[in-house]
Formats: sequence, C-alpha cells, structure tokens
Amino acid sequence: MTAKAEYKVAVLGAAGGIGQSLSLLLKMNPLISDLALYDIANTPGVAADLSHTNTTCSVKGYAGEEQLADALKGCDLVIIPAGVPRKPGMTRDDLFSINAGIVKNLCEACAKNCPKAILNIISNPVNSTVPIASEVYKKAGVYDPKKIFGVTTLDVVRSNTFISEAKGLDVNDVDVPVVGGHAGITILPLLSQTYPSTKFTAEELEALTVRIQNAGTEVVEAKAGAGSATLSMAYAAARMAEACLRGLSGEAEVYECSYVASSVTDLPYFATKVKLGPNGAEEVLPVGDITDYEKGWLEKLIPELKASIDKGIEFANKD
Ligand SMILES: NC(=O)C1=CN([C@@H]2O[C@H](COP(=O)(O)OP(=O)(O)OC[C@H]3O[C@@H](n4cnc5c(N)ncnc54)[C@H](O)[C@@H]3O)[C@@H](O)[C@H]2O)C=CC1
Ligand SMILES: O=C([O-])CC(=O)C(=O)O
Repeated sequence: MTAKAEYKVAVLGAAGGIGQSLSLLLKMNPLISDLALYDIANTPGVAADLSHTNTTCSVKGYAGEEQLADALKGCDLVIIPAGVPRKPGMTRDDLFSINAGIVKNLCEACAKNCPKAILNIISNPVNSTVPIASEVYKKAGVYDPKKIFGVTTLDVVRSNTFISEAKGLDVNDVDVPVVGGHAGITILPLLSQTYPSTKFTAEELEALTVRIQNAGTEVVEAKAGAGSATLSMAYAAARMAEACLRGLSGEAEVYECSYVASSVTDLPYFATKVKLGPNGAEEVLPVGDITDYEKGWLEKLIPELKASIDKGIEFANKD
C-alpha cells in the first residue's frame, strides 16, 4: 500500500544535534507534506538550508516561543528532542533539572495547539519525561494514552546491530525486542526473543546485555564532552516517526517497541512492542516468555523505573 504525503510533522529542538539530522531524514520521507522546525533560535537557517533539497515535503522554520503555536497547529505528529544532552560522568537523570521544565512547557503548548497529534518524546530522562507529558495532558483535559510515546527505538537499533555483528547475521533480518525503560539497567533487551532464533552462551548474554544498557554512555564517552548520540538517534527517531505515520495511514501490522502507558506490569509506563494504527498505540503487547536471566533483570529494573516515573509525576503536579 502506498500512502500519500499528507502529514504535518513538527520537530521541537530542531536546531540541535538530533534535531538537524532528524529533520533531514524527515524531509526525505514521502509520507510527510509539511515539516515545521521549531527551536528557541537558528531554525530559519536550518529550514532555509533544508528547503533547497528537491523532495516533495515543504519545510518552515519557527524560532522563539511566540512562533510555537503556529508550528504546532495542524500537526499529526510532534517529535521532541529539545533539551540538554549528557556529558561524561552524568546519568540521564542528571538532566532532569533542566529538561523536565523544557518538556513540560512544550507539552503544554502541544496540549493546547494540537491535542490530537501523536507525541514522540526523545528528551531525557525519557523514563520521567513521558510521565510529565502525560500529566500535562491530563491537566489540560486532553489526555489520550494511545498518543504519547517515549522513543526507545535506539535501544532496538543498537541491539539489532550488536547482535548481528556478534553472530554474523544479516542486520536487515535481525529483530530484538527491548523492554522496560530508557536508562541503564531499565533497558532490558530480550535476547531470548531474538529473530531469527539465535543461541547465546551465558558469557555472550551478559556481555551483550550490559553493552546495550551502556551503549548511550559508550557514545557520551567517545564524544568526550561534545554531547551524546545524535546521528544514530536521528536514524532511530526517523524510523519511529515512519512507523507512527504508517500506522496513522491505516497500514496493518506496524510494530515498534516504545515506552508508553501500559498495564503489562504494575508500573503505569513500560516499554514493550506496540502495534501502531490510526489512533496511535492500538495495542500494547505483553513481555512474552522470558528466561530466568531476563526475569532477574526485570525484577531489578522495576524499583528504578518506578522512582523515575514517580519523580516525573510529582514534578508535573507540583504547582
Ligand atoms: N531517547 C533517546 O534514545 C535519546 C535521547 N537523547 C536526548 O535528546 C536530547 C537532545 O539531544 P541533542 O540533540 O544531542 O542536544 P543539543 O543540545 O544538540 O540540541 C538540543 C536542542 O534543544 C533546543 N532547546 C532547548 N530548550 C528548548 C526549548 N525550550 N524549546 C525548543 N528547543 C529547545 C536547543 O536550542 C538545542 O538546539 C537530550 O536530552 C538527550 O539526552 C539523546 C540521544 C538518545
Ligand atoms: O546516553 C545518552 O545520554 C543519550 C541516550 O539516551 C542514548 O544514547 O541512548
């Protein structure tokens, strides 16, 4: 099925490291008719630059809070990579003090100007920023749990890459579900569910699991103070955006792992595979059969993820 270019997508934080690369990938997506690039500054330049590429999508830059409403009006999908990235030695939770307020303000504007749009939240700590966004939408009376997604696609992209390299598989065939959240031990790759079915030794399991959990830090350390993953994140966010738009367009059987409102565990938010459709998250799939090794990680991650969720909910409701 070939869907037409008919969707308006906004990127909030579009002049940043992720924002610029992601905007380029979105400009190449045939499903998108209008791309709105918003940031506190520099988006007119990014938009002028991108507007010279000969793809169908039209692009416009919006800079400063007074232009945010116009950027959001009529949007089908809003992607949020606004906020500060990590430096070596920091955890994602160390970004909370700055990014929580940024995400809260941007989500207030989304709830007002495009309440029915799908939200893809990239800004860290995702484990807390998704609960913040949801609380903002509840307060505004427009909450729809099917529409708010924490972007954890990079964890899947990394798992597919590392496992295909370790096992000599064609990376295009490999699919590894990643559940839980998006920080340290809350990232739980389910290697026992690797497609195609693959056997791992205990040592391989431990090394791959820990590498996937620390892959963000691997990039932060390699960039040595110049930020965190931007190119691989833009690639992953473009993949998630495409899945959301294919779902909206009515395409059947579109799935991605994402951190969403969930009743799969006792936690109110949890990442598992999600079926995407015309209303957003049509179905949140269960964790499925997991090994004792994976159960051990799952037990360990629950209290940490709960604390991050509670922190986000408390922040959003504090005044
Ligand atoms: N979910 C995930 O898997 C990943 C998440 N991230 C997160 O994405 C975020 C962005 O990372 P980068 O692009 O590398 O950072 P960056 O610093 O290069 O870009 C961030 C952009 O946000 C903008 N910004 C700040 N306040 C804003 C506001 N109120 N409204 C609109 N824009 C605003 C800045 O002007 C800047 O252009 C970070 O929080 C980072 O931790 C990064 C990689 C992976
Ligand atoms: O590690 C970071 O701070 C950025 C991020 O979320 C990732 O690369 O997975």
